[in-house]
Amino acid sequence: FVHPSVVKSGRATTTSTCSGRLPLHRQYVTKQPLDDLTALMDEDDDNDDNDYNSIGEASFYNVDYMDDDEQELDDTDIPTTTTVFNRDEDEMLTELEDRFYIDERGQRRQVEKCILVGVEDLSAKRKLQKARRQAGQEMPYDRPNVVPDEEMLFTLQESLGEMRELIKTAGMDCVGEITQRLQEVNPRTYVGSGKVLEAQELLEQHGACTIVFDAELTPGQQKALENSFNKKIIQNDFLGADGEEGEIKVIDRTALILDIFAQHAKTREGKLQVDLALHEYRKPRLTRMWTHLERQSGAGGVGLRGPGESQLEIDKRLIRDRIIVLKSKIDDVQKQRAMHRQGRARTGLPILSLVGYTNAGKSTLLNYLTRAGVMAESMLFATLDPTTRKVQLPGLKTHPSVMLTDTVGFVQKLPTQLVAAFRATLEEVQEADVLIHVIDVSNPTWEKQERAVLDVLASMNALDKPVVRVLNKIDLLDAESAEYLQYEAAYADLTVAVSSLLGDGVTDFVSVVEEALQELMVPIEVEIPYSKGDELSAVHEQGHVEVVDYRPNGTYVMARVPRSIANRLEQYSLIPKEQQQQSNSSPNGTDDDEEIDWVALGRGRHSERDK
Ligand SMILES: Nc1nc2c(ncn2[C@@H]2O[C@H](COP(=O)(O)OP(=O)(O)OP(=O)(O)O)[C@@H](O)[C@H]2O)c(=O)[nH]1
Ligand SMILES: [Mg+2]
Repeated sequence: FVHPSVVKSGRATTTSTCSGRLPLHRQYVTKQPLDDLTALMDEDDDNDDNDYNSIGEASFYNVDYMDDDEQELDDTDIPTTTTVFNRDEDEMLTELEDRFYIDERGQRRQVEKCILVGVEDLSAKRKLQKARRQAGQEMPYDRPNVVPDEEMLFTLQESLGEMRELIKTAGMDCVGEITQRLQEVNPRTYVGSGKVLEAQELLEQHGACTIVFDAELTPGQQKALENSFNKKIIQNDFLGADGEEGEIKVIDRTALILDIFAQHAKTREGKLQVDLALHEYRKPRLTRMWTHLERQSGAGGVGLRGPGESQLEIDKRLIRDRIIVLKSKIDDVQKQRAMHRQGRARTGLPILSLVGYTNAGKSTLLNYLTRAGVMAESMLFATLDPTTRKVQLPGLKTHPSVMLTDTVGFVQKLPTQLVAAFRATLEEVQEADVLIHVIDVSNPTWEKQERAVLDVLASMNALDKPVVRVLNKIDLLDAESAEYLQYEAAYADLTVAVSSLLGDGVTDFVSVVEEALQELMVPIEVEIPYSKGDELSAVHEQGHVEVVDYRPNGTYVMARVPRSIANRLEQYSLIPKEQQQQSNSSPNGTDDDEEIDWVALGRGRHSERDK
C-alpha cells in the first residue's frame, strides 16, 4: 500500500520528509530473524573487528576524515524496498548526511522548511530557586565571576537565537516563529490550544512540514501535538482515503540535537553512540506511527484488533533488541578506548581536556597548539569524537609535553540522555588532570554559557581538578572590552584571554596551564619497600625526585609527584597526616625551592624513555 517514492524519500531520521508516512523506524530495524538475537550479535561482532582497531587508532592520534562532497544524492544510491531492511547503521547515518529529499510530487527538494516555537515559562525561575532551596544546596563549585543562580536561565530570545543556529546547522530553513508567555506550560500540548491553531496556519501558509519546539517534549506531549497537527491525515487513513497533505513532524530540542549529531558523527564509535541515543529517544515515542491503527483496533473490535497491536509489539521488541546489540558493540569499543587511555596514563604525561560550550573554539585552540588540522568549523557540534594529541606547548622550552583532548561541546538544556550517550567524552573529561574551559566571550550570553558548562561538569563530578578559564575570541571584541577582559583575566585565578584564531595570548595561556599543572604535584616523603620496585620507578617516571636514600627497610624518597601517585604511596608516607593535608591544600607551596624544576622533569622523562 506504499508508493515507491515514499520509501525512497523516507529517512531513518527524526527530520524526515513530509511524504514519509511509512513508519520510519521500520526501514532500518533489521529484518533478520528476531528470535535469534545472539546469532545477530555474533555476526555483527565478526565483521566489526577491524573497525574497532581502526577506531582505537583514530581516537588516539588521528581523526577520520570523510569527503563530504561524495554525499550527493544519486538515484542509483537510493536503496530499493528489498535492501532497505538490510542496511547497517553506517549506511543509514551516511544517508542522513545528504539533506536532499523527495517531496510528494516526486521533486527533489533541498532544504526543509520549519516553524520554531518557544515558550517563556514564567514558573521556571521560581521552580529552579525552589529546587535549590529544597536541596539546601549552594553552588557546587566556588569560582569567581560565575553567574548566580537567578540569572543563569537563558531568556526566551537568547534561547531562540541558539535554536535558530541549531536549525541552520541541522540543514533546515526557519520560515516562521511563534512565541508564548505562560505561567505554566500546558501539560498536554506544551503550548496553549490557540497557539496550536496559529502554528497550523503558519505551517500551511509557508508550506512547511516541520515544527520545532525549543523544549524537551514528553512523549505524551509530542503525540498530542502530532495528533492535532495531523488530524486530517488520521481521518483520511481511517476512511481509507488518500489525502493530499504531508505529515507534520513535531520535533523537540533533543531530536534536533540528535539529528545534528547523526550528521556529524565521523568515527564508528560516534555513530554507534548516536544510533543508540536515537533508539533510546524513539523507544517511548514509537506509538505515534501507529495512531491510526490503534484507533481502528479500538473502534473496530473483532477482526480489526490484530494488526495494529501486534505490529506495535514487534516494533517495540525490535527496538529493544537493537538497543541491546548497540550497547554491547559500544562496550567493546569502550574497552579499546580504555586500553588506549591506560596507555596514555602510562606515559605519565598530564592529560588536559578541552571543554566548553559548542562553537566556543575548542578545536581551533587545539589546532593552533598542534597545527594538526582537527576539523574546526563554524557550526554547532562540529566535534563529536574525542581526539587526543600529544602537544609540546609552544613558547616554553622548559615545559614537557602534555596530552590534549578535544571533546564534544555542551549546550544549555542538554538532555541527560544525550550526555549519557557520550560516555567517551564523559570519561575523557573525568580522567583529565586539568580542564581547559574555552569560553566564547564574543557571544553576548557567554556568562550563562560558562555557567551551563560548569553545571554539566558538576553533575558529572568532574570539577575535582583545576579548571583553566580561556576567554576566547577577544579579537572579535572592541578594543575597550578586550582590554577590560584581559585586565580581569590577569587578576582572576587560572584565567587567560586569548584569540585561538590569531594566537594572541597563547603564551599567557601556556603559563596559566603550567600553573594549573603545578597544582597537581604534591610533595611526598616516603620509604618504599624494596619489594615495590614498580612504585619507585613510577615516582622516578612521573615525579620530580629531590632526595633518594637506600635504607634498611626500603628506599627513602623525597619528591613531588602527581596526586594519584601520592595517594597510592600514602601507606609508606613518613609525613604525619595532618601536616600532609596542610601541604596538599596549599600545593603551590611558599618556598622558592619548592618550585618544580621543569627542565629536570622533562629531561628525566626523556632519558627514561631513551633507555
Ligand atoms: N574570530 C575568532 N574566531 C574564532 C576564534 N576561535 C574560534 N573561532 C571560530 O569559531 C568557530 C568555532 O570554532 P571551533 O573550534 O569549531 O569550536 P568548537 O568549540 O570546537 O565547537 P564544537 O566542536 O562544535 O563544540 C570557527 O569558525 C572558528 O574559526 C577566535 O579566537 N577568534
Ligand atoms: Mg570542536
